[in-house]
Amino acid sequence: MADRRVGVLWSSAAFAVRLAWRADRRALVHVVLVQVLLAGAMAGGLVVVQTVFGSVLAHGPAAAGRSPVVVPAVVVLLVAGAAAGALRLSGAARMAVLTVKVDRLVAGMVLQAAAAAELPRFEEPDFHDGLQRAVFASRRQPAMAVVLLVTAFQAALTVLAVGGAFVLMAWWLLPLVLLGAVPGIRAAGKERDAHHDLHHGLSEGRRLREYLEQLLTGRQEAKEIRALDLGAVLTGRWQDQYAREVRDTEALLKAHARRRMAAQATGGALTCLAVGALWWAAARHLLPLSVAGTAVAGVWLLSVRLNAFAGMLTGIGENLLRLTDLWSFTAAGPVAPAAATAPVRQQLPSPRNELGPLRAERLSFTYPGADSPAVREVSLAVEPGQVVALVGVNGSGKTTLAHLLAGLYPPDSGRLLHDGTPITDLRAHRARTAVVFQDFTRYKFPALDNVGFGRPHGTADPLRVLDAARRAGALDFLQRLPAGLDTPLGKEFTGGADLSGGQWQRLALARAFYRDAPLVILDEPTAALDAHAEDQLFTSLRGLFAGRTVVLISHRLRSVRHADRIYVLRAGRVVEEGSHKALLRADAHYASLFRTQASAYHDTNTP
Ligand SMILES: Nc1ncnc2c1ncn2[C@@H]1O[C@H](COP(=O)(O)OP(=O)(O)OP(=O)(O)O)[C@@H](O)[C@H]1O
Repeated sequence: MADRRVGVLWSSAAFAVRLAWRADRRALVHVVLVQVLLAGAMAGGLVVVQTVFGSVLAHGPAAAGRSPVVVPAVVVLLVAGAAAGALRLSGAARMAVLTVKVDRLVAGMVLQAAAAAELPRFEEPDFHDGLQRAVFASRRQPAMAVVLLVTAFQAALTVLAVGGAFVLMAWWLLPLVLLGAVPGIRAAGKERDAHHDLHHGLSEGRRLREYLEQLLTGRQEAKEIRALDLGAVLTGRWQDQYAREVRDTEALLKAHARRRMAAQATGGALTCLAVGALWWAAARHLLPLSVAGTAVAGVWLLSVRLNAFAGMLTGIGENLLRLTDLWSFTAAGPVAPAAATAPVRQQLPSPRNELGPLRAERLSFTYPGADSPAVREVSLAVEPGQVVALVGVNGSGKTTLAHLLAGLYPPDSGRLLHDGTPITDLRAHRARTAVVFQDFTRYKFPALDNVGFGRPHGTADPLRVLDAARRAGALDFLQRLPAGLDTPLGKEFTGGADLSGGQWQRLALARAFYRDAPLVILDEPTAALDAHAEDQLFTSLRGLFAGRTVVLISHRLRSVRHADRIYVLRAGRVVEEGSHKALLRADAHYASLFRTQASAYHDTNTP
């Protein structure tokens, strides 16, 4: 376990270096060079100090000025000190720039990976835990891992430099001083692992807390939370969740503070032992006084650095392990994730006659984590230009089937065929499909974007946007907006406006018209429309989507009666299919549903 962790740490360290390299290779080289030069200067400084010491002791303090080495050595030390100061400043400045660039790179990688993830992954709690941890890692200054690595590098160079100087003076000092750092390093390793385990254990709870924060601060949710007076209850849950996180963190920190203190005491005792040994050796003339004095300075320098390094180790380890979360989520490691997330830039096909027959053969699908399939062995066929309807009671599997037909989920078994050829590239299939979802998204961007997102890989064409809006019945209210198509559709933004539920739905329809795809899937596209608008849409559906294949889901059976073929679903299976008239004649499930609705409307004109 510990070995695996160490292996992971090394891979993460390599990942951190590659991130820094990708973010700004010149800055990275600059920072590393500065550290090497500073370490060299430190080693040189120790040797010069020892020479000065030796000379002063040889000539006596009063005659030190006449020594041939003292004055040049002091000048060298002063110049080197000034140069080191300048170097340190320039290194810090480049490091700051590098930090910002690494942070941006990492945040972008997480967003790209999230945007590229296929829909079924969003059904998995593990995916959300991974995403939460990756976002957490990207917000906690991932560049800190790079900063800390540079610090570690600096400490390693110091060890090398001072160690090299020790070899010239008293080699046995090096293992003694290094030994002094061991307890601190071990304690830091334990703390790092415990932090990481805690962080993983808290993932789901943190997601819950973030969800509560979103509920308590969202504009959309504000009205219902006030109407139900839910504020205090939700805030209470948030407090409880946060208290749990704080309690666990506090327990861990207390345990490790004790461990750290013990480690520091042991390390301090070993350093004292090293200094005592020097004293003893100098007193017995086993070591020249100049060497012993310089070695004390070296021991002090080295133990301060090593102690600081051990103190940072927890941070370094935590940061590196956080990078592992990031790495495993982006699954791209050091490789540019751009390729994985590159949009399907292929042109959307022109709708007319571009879609051959679409056939589903015994499609089955079970949601991840669900006990039973939402769609079971469904077969259907849609000819080009046809309107096909899916009907059934709540939970019968209509939306899931529509998602399978749209290529949003791969079926667990069965096949989807286009023009007789099995569809294997779901992204390409999605490119020829327009879907209006039951719970479509209300983008808080200008209306131009809300419609233009139908074809996102290009600049939205205002004339075509207006045409799509006209066909969706959205033109009037869009033109009345304060800044027309450029009005942000969110009151949170300056000059923003909001729309009614029905107006938003028309905008979602306009987006589908603008997409101009040969396969159109409409899942309850009129749920928010008034009865008149709904009737108008269904009556003109064929004309509006002329030349396109339409799959329509609606609970209002009056609206689907003109469909070429109606599939009736029950518990994920197709239990009936046929035209409206044929299904009424069959006098089974569909006829019963239809009669129930018709009697509610007292519509005596219904066939
Ligand atoms: N994301 C999901 N994860 C697990 N089960 C799901 C998920 N979405 C839907 N289901 C389940 O799959 C079944 C079919 O749901 P689906 O949304 O396809 O039905 P529907 O016919 O469209 O319902 P409605 O008419 O209410 O929109 C239901 O039992 C539902 O509980």
